Amino acid sequence: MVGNPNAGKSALFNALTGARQKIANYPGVTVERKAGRLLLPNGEPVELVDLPGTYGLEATSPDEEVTRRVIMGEQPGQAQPDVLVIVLDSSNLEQHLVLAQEVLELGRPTVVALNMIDLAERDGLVLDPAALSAELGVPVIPTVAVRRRGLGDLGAAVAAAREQARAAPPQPRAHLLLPERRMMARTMARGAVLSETSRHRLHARLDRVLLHPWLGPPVLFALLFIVFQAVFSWAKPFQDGLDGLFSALADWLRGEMPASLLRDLLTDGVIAGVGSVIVFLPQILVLFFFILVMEATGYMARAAFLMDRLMAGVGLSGRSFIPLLSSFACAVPGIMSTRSITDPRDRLTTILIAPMMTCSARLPVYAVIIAAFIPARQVLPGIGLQGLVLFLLYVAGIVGAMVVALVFRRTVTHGEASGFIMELPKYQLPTVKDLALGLFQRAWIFLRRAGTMIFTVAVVLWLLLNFPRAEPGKDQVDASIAGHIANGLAVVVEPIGFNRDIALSLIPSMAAREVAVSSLATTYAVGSSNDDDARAVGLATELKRHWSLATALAFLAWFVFAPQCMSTIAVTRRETNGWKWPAFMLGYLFALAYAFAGLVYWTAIAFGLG
Ligand SMILES: Nc1nc2c(ncn2[C@@H]2O[C@H](COP(=O)(O)OP(=O)(O)OP(=O)(O)O)[C@@H](O)[C@H]2O)c(=O)[nH]1
Ligand SMILES: [Mg+2]
Repeated sequence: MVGNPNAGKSALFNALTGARQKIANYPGVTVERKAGRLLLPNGEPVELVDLPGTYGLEATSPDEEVTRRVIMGEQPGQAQPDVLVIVLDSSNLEQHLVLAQEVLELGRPTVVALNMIDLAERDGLVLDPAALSAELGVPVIPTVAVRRRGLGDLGAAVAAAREQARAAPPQPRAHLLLPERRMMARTMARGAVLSETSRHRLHARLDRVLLHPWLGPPVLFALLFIVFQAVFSWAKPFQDGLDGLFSALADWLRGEMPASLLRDLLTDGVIAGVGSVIVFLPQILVLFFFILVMEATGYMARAAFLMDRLMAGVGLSGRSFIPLLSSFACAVPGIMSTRSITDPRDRLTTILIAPMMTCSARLPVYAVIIAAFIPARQVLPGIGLQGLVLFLLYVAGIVGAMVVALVFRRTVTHGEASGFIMELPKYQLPTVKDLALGLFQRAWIFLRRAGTMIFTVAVVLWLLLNFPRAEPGKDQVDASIAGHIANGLAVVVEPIGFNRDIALSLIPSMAAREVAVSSLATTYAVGSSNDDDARAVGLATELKRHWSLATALAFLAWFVFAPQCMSTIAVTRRETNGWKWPAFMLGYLFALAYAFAGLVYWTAIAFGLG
């Protein structure tokens, strides 16, 4: 499947193979090739390969290079494709036919999918696939990937193209220069239009506001602000429900099982640890609901356009915006999507600052501290203080990233901002099915992490916290192996206001940030089970009992920068081919985290918040 970015290749690939590749309404979503199985109508199984979108076969970025190599049969471990399926956006034919001609010049067996005809019709375009087919000299099949229309015909055309190629292999065609191809594309696109009525007006008017240099940014800002308010207010009842469920479960176990280490392991290790993270599922889902809606509607690409000027100010381009924006979900796909950035230094800078975007794993950490220490009151009608603090934490990450980018562009990744051209996708309403599927996938990723990594860490930590046993009347945590290690580390982090319990949580949360929450929950559960009425009082109460407000704020500040995520380090190593840059990333981010947490702590102390 080849085509321009955002033509609907992955949507078509998913519809044909039943795969669940990410699709979104902006260019540059797919950055790797992905294979799936398709059963042709004649019963023949074939391997279908989804490719990153490209503007031409002379690759300028790492993702386009993948596409070029696969098409040319130069990709190791991948035979040259028998049939190429060119995917065109019908509502954008003139643009997309430029690449189509270049691909057709190769003279490979080819079928064209005239995708998104529903959007063309919506905009008042009626197309003539037969005329286009005559012009291009290959079959043209109208499709609507998201409504599964035309799939059977496309499969049949692919089967036929294979048959035909066996009988008489097609020959390479005459090579045109880019300006000639552009002219041809215009002529062919005009020839394929049967009728056209202009119905773009509503969308044009929308863009006039959303892309306006003065109106656009406040709208974007307001939108993001609403998202963070919603993360707290919408999710609250569900979160309280889950919280109640886990404490009821722990209480029930305490009643049913005789006092034993196994019971403590289940209640203090597993339920307190894993449960303390799972309760944030509703918040994660609210956040992703907004992200998915912005991705599907086409607003995300507008946001990138708006941010281009700001990004240029720090030596980056709007191209870096989408990788950075994806990093709000998780830095791993964010860093992967930098493959669509052409300039290697641009790309490296973007990789280095991506971990500063507030990923969803930080949400549990922020939310637990905010819920415990920031009063749930309104600063202005409709504006809650908790949501405001959360918003400010996100802003701190963004500002930090911009400042760092500015510094790096003058030092380690020296260079100028490069130009940025991006096609703006059409506005679309998200389909309920795609939204539901997207949310389900996010929920599944989150719960799987809780069930595997967080579970394992919780159990290991519980063991390290319980052995060796303390003498009666002594603090179990202090006596334990984990306690000894933490007391050592505490010396280093005391200057920034961290206590032993925080030091203790920092080590396991190198695995992932949300582990900080489960570690604190387990530590306090183990610490409090010394009391005979071993009723857990809840993490929030324990935090308030052991931490000052200044410490809590410093802890929040730490997590704005701290690079505590193994997967991010691993993907940085892979994408930069070595340990140099991940090591650099770890070093500068820890230094920043330490400095910022210290700054916040001592400022808070100065204001009497100790
Ligand atoms: N209305 C309509 N929308 C479509 C159709 N096909 C794809 N889309 C939407 O178009 C957007 C882009 O689809 P993708 O499949 O991600 O596009 P792609 O070609 O894989 O893009 P890259 O991976 O960036 O190269 C998504 O929002 C899809 O839901 C279609 O036939 N009709
Ligand atoms: Mg794709």
